[in-house]
Amino acid sequence: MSEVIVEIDHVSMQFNLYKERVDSIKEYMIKMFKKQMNVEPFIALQDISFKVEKGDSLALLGMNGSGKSTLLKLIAGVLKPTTGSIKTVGTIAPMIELGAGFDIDLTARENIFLNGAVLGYSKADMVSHFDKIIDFSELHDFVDVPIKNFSSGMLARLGFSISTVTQPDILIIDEILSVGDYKFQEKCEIRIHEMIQGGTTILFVSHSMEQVKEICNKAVYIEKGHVLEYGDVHQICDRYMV
Ligand SMILES: Nc1ncnc2c1ncn2[C@@H]1O[C@H](COP(=O)(O)OP(=O)(O)OP(=O)(O)O)[C@@H](O)[C@H]1O
Repeated sequence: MSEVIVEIDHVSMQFNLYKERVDSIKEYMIKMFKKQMNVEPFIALQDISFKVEKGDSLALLGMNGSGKSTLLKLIAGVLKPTTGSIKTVGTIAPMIELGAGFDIDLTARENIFLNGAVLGYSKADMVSHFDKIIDFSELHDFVDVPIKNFSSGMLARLGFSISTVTQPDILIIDEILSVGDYKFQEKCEIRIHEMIQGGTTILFVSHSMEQVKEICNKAVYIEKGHVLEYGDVHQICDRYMV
């Protein structure tokens, strides 16, 4: 029996785009109070419904600005949908934005504990996982360096290593791998396959169709905030690439 782990039910997301230029918070507050802010609603996602089954590895495909990251943020609970509902089962490790959950003024060591807490792990958990995280990230020489001095690839290494040191029920990866070098990307792909074997459900965004086909079995094709198709990854990739 298949088990639904993510259920997206008639979800829409509207952002308010402020067209007014304001130069200070004071000016913003005054304009808001006087209702002088020129707000234009923008619908980023409209009436999205689909289900993800446990153990599936789902790619979200679509052109820039189609709504992939917004949908992942809704699933991760970072954003709330304007209408509709989202149900998820179990723990979620979201890698949505490079450096999210980190404090750039803190060192890699300090950020491991900070990010661990954000993901819901205790300090004792993180102490026991610490060496494994550093080994996987290969950042041994940079453990006590503030991460504001890290390259984007180093941040991705740290984020991926923390998020995958345990086995979350749902792992969300939004474009993070693309900034890693090819050796680290290969290592991540092996780790992702191990997690899939272990029962983790993957939600994956990448503009590399090679990587998508390597990692995912299903795909959802999003265009301008609408779901065009959902199904087998190879079929959807072929339609997307036309
Ligand atoms: N906080 C926000 N406020 C206003 N508009 C937003 C906000 N976040 C996203 N948008 C808009 O929603 C639309 C979808 O953005 P989103 O980042 O989800 O696209 P994407 O498919 O992930 O794009 P890309 O492939 O370029 O990463 C875009 O037009 C974007 O400008």
